[in-house]
Amino acid sequence: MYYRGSAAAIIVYDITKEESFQTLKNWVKELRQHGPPNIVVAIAGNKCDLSDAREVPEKDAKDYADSIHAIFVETSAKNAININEVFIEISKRIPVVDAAGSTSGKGFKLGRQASESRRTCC
Ligand SMILES: Nc1nc2c(ncn2[C@@H]2O[C@H](COP(=O)(O)OP(=O)(O)OP(=O)(O)O)[C@@H](O)[C@H]2O)c(=O)[nH]1
Repeated sequence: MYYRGSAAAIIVYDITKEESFQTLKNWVKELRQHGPPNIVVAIAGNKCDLSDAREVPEKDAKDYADSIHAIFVETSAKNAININEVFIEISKRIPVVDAAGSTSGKGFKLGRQASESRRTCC
């Protein structure tokens, strides 16, 4: 219920915990099976500030991300590394809304009401 209708999902694992990377793969399967068909998936390997305790090689994660056409980035929420970049990359892949305000014909334009003189204050 959390990702129904979502345009993008960021799945985060902990680079210092191999188990979290395996769990991430289950979330990818879940999204592919039950998520919106064109959902943009980003994989974030968090805690890159703790590279001394790394259990998941960056290349393995990058190769996996490439294999499922996902964005990949290593982040540190603690040190604010690559956090903005994830959102920027996602925004580049989400379809642009055209000048008419719609990508699928489902949009609508906001405008002034026909008669402002009807407004009353109480
Ligand atoms: N060093 C480091 N610690 C982090 C980073 N991000 C989160 N943490 C720490 O990791 C711990 C878990 O962070 P949470 O935000 O609770 O993440 P979570 O996924 O809910 O983790 P769990 O509660 O263990 O499931 C906290 O102690 C955070 O301070 C990071 O980028 N670097």
